[in-house]
Formats: sequence, structure tokens, C-alpha cells
Amino acid sequence: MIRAQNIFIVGPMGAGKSTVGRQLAEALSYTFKDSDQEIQRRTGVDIPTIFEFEGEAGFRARERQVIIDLIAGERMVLATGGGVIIDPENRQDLAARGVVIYLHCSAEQQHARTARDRNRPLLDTEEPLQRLRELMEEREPLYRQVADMVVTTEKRGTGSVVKEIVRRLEEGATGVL
Ligand SMILES: Nc1ncnc2c1ncn2[C@@H]1O[C@H](COP(=O)(O)OP(=O)(O)O)[C@@H](O)[C@H]1O
Ligand SMILES: O=C(O)C1=C[C@@H](OP(=O)(O)O)[C@@H](O)[C@H](O)C1
Ligand SMILES: [Mg+2]
Repeated sequence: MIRAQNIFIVGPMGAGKSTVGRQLAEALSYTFKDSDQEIQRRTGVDIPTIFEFEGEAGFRARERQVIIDLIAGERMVLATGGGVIIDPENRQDLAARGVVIYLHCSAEQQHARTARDRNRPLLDTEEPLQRLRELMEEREPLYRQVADMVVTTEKRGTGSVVKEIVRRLEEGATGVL
């Protein structure tokens, strides 16, 4: 049984990457990392503050560096931010260094799960649902391009999502367990 590889979770805001990633790491006894949390730890400020002072470009540069530093690990579940796949080098690195799981759900579901918190500057607009739809249109092909496994989180609890991922990893489709 090979248990050395990393698992990278990608997908849009509100798909449940951070929540499912943490629970999956626990289920597998892997280390858990979250690229947004790592950026916040390194800078000492929250994500909206980084966007405010450095713009999205500054945030992407920090995100890129975190990916470079973290992918060297092993037995790690890494929850990425929804825009990580915009950078072709991130896509290449994630695909090369672990199993990539794309957590998928509708824009309506993303909206329902993100409406209450103000921690996502890209959704700080009059029409967050419309913004989520536009982002999905741009990014969906990129999520699919890097994904080894696509799992829906639409209208289901995180426990069920984690169980499905573990089962599919064990079935050997990806060679990680
Ligand atoms: N399957 C799910 N069912 C219900 N709520 C969920 C589910 N997955 C995540 N959530 C909730 O939605 C919000 C966003 O989840 P999060 O893990 O931060 O998503 P992401 O990291 O993909 O943006 C959190 O409040 C979380 O508790
Ligand atoms: O989709 C995006 O571009 C972003 C998603 C966020 O992470 P989550 O997907 O965990 O919400 C965070 O990285 C930042 O606000 C930008
Ligand atoms: Mg997250």
C-alpha cells in the first residue's frame, strides 16, 4: 500500500475544500494544510487585507510561493484556494506532485455557503452569485484539466463526501492508497 503521495483539493469557493480537506486528512492520518491559512500565517493578516494592499496579483504571487513550498511535503492533504489553478505552473506542480481532487458544486450552492462571511474579497460585490457563475465558467475547464477525481458536494454533508473520497482512493483508481 502506497501512502506517501499528497492529495490536493481544488474547486470553487464554497465547494468545501477547507472543511472536507481537514476531515479527509484526519481520516487518512495525513497532515493537513490550507494554502489560504498558510498565506495568513506568513503575512499575519487576513486575505481581504492582502487584496486591499497588494491587489489580486500580490495575493497570487504569495499563493504561488506557498504552493512551491508545500508541494515538497508528503502524506499531506492540501486544501487550495479556488483560484490556484489560474497559474499554469501551479497546475503543472499539483498534477505532478500528488492526486488532485476536484470538489464540485453549483454556483447556487457555493453562494449559499459563502453568503454569510466576508472573507472572500472576490465576492465583495453587489451580485456575488453572478460573480460565482462567471468564475466557474472561466475556471471549470482548468479544474477538470488537473483533476484525477471529481467529487460532488452538492446537497450532501462533508462526512459523506469524505467517505466517498476514501472509498475511491482505496479502490485504487488513483494509486494513492
Ligand atoms: N458539504 C457541505 N455541506 C454543508 N456545508 C458545507 C459543506 N462543505 C462546506 N460547508 C460549509 O460551507 C462553508 C464554506 O466551506 P469551505 O470549506 O470554507 O469551502 P472552500 O474552502 O471550498 O471555500 C463553511 O461554512 C463550511 O462549514
Ligand atoms: O477563488 C478564488 O480566487 C479565491 C478563493 C479563496 O479560497 P476558497 O476557495 O477556499 O474560498 C481565497 O483563496 C481567495 O479569496 C481567492
Ligand atoms: Mg478554503
